[in-house]
Amino acid sequence: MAHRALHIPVIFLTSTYSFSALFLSVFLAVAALETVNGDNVFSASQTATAPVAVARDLRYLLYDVNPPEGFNLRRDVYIRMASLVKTLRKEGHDWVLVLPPWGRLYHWQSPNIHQIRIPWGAFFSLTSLQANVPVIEYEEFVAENGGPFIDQVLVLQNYAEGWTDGKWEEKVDERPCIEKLMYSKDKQGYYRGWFWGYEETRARNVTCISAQGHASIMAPVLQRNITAISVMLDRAETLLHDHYAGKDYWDTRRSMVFAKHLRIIGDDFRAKYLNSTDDRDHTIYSEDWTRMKAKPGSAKGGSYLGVHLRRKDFIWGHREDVPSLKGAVKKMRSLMKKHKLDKVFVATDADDEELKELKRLLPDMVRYEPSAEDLELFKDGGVAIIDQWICAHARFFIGTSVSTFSFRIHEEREILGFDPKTTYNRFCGDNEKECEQPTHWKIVY
Ligand SMILES: C[C@@H]1O[C@H](OP(=O)(O)OP(=O)(O)OC[C@H]2O[C@@H](n3cnc4c(=O)[nH]c(N)nc43)[C@H](O)[C@@H]2O)[C@@H](O)[C@H](O)[C@@H]1O
Repeated sequence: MAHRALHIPVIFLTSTYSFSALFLSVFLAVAALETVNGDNVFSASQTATAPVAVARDLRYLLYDVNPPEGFNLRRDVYIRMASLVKTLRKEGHDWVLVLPPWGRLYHWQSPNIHQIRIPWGAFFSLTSLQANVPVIEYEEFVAENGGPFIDQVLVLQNYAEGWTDGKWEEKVDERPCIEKLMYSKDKQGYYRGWFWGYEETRARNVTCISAQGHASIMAPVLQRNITAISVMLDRAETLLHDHYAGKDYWDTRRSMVFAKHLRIIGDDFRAKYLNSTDDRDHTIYSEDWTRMKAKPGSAKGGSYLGVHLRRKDFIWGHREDVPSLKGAVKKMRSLMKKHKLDKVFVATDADDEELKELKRLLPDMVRYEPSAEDLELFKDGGVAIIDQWICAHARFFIGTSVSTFSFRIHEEREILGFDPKTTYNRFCGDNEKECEQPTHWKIVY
């Protein structure tokens, strides 16, 4: 599940390992171990079937995330993987990041729509992503690679023993798998697994790696210990950001431009129901993120309150800091009054029962409710983006504590040039004593 480590201050992640020590530990561990579930990583590239990369050949980094993790946490993991690929490329190696198709997400519960094997182009502008780091869709990888085979899967895990002596130390070692593997060997000796719903995909080898540290901790392992052409890091959320909210983080984040068809739907909705346009609200957007540098405070935003009200699993998962519906509506009303806003746009994952109650308490709220055709077309992920886009353009925004859905809205507003005071706000639990507000992360250009 999502862990707060995401937002651990960078200073906390100060590395205490040296690269030579890392190599030695990886080497010794690898030499000593015969993994329980897969071949030894060193031997992986030497099997008859696995092609061996020659120096400077193109290599592919694939990844996947723990199944229960949601859409916006996954967007965060993308930033970490992009950073790792940048590190590999800085060292002169031709790595390409393969975008893991979207699907089977726990929160995407709309019935009767096909929600697996969704390419990134359905949600994001690929040309924008590519202007940051070389990326390809999974199906392009299959075509380029000559088939649905991944040479090496590394299943990332923590260390069974936890932190030694209570001291944080960055390290990575090949270790026996702690949890039961989600891969099984078929008769031909290949590994089957989820692989984003591509049943024909196989892995040639699967190995567990204990990793504790930032994403680029994997660079030497990938570059020097493994010569396979395609390597997939499973449970990639185990790795932390190289430098949370630094320039590289923001470059990647800024490159995650929403797909144009979704932005258009959001813009049309703003114009039609919220009287909000970019010209009037000073939220001019440049398609080319490398040229987008709005002055902080320059965006005015539409004359409405934008709300992200996370419910469902958050109601019991965050009892302390998530308000009751009554409490949330009281806060919305007071914000509307304070900021002289006569409209409120609510993005929420509330279930039908809660929605009914919310409508009763706040009959004048505005929501984006897709038609069946639009839902089929945009999927739950596209609807989430449209909700986020509309919240991002509000004059004042309030979100939900520790929700990455709200965090991504904060970032979108930062990119658009809103005054941080109008962005970094969250609801407080009804009985929360110290209601700390979200941290302002300033863009580093
Ligand atoms: C408990 C944790 O919750 C974390 O959720 P959290 O950070 O809020 O945010 P997400 O990672 O986005 O996961 C929540 C998902 O719920 C849906 N959702 C939530 N709020 C809205 C909304 O206002 N509008 C629409 N259209 N959809 C919404 C959407 O599919 C979204 O991706 C997960 O990332 C973790 O993996 C874990 O499950």
